[in-house]
Amino acid sequence: MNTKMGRTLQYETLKSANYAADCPVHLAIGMFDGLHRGHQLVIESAKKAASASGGVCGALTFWPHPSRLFRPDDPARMILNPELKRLELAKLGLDFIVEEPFTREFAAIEAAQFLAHLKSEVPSLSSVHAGENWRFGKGRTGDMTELQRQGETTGVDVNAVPCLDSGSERVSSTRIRNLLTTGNLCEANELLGYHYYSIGTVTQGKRMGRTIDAPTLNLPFEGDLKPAYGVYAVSVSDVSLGHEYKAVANFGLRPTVEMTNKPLLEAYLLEKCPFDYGHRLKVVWHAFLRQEQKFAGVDELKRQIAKDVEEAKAFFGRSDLGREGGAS
Ligand SMILES: Cc1cc2nc3c(=O)[nH]c(=O)nc-3n(C[C@H](O)[C@H](O)[C@H](O)COP(=O)(O)O)c2cc1C
Ligand SMILES: Nc1ncnc2c1ncn2[C@@H]1O[C@H](COP(=O)(O)OP(=O)(O)O)[C@@H](O)[C@H]1O
Repeated sequence: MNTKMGRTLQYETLKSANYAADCPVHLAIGMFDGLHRGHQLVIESAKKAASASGGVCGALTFWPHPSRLFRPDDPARMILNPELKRLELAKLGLDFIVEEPFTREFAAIEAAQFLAHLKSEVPSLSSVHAGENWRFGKGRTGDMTELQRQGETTGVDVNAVPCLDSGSERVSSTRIRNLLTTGNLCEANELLGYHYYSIGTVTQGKRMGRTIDAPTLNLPFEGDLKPAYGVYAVSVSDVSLGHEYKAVANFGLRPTVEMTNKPLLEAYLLEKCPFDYGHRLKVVWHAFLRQEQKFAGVDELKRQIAKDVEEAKAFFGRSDLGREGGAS
């Protein structure tokens, strides 16, 4: 089965990527969690190869993350859930995306057989592209030097894309996860190459926000990796419409008024709010302002929220978003 996002086709398995038998296929391969600037270079490499040869380019990515299989008690938390990863991949102008199920069977493919396996699934495979440190095959024993050796015998061009560094450290999904969970949002955004964002549907809360002059759009958090609990300058838009509204949001468990077990993202718009319960919204996270706190009472919380609002306004005043008069 395949579906379409813009011009990008989506396949559930590599085998079902049914391009014409004689059409050269160029594949970027990886987990691509976060689709950060390093990942974007790998995708670029596949796109360039495709435009040079007249073939098609696709991304072969996997779900779930291998750690779900091998370390179920402590899996890596994903920056992008499958919905967001699909959205980000589709923006990169690929012809197709494959979200191959990462099963025990797939994990058991011997490293020495890896490229032959891909070629048997896609006979017109012309080139593969992955980061120079990418590892594959049973026990992750295969590396890019090994893949290049296999490329010589299978007639597939293998491109090891040099890892991207930032501040003398490699750009990686793990590094970005750590930055997000420690409140270093600006650096995370820099490494991602776009602003971290989340999507959620507005639900009803305790209807207390309006009584403390800060009505909020309550958005249960749908992500896997949880950024640091705290207050953020964000912008909010309808998922399918463009205009972004500047806002200040709290992400956390609301210890002052209740202690929820699931984190909530609550956004107070700094301008007139056109949204209501049931709206599906995109929230772009721009800056971390402070950690979430347990206040002695609602009055103290209310005073702090007023300061947060001022700080968010000051942030937007300094940022490009403020100068453009919008957040798009
Ligand atoms: C800018 C902002 C900052 C907030 N900071 C905190 C906080 O530090 N601690 C906390 O317990 N709740 C915090 N909250 C959440 C409030 O407790 C919550 O929005 C309020 O109780 C209204 O809840 P309701 O939407 O269920 O009516 C914050 C909310 C906003 C909008
Ligand atoms: N500036 C604003 N920012 C966010 N929501 C607003 C704003 N002005 C009005 N609203 C509306 O108020 C509602 C939230 O009010 P609130 O008292 O916090 O109730 P709840 O606890 O159900 O979220 C939002 O769903 C939204 O429709």
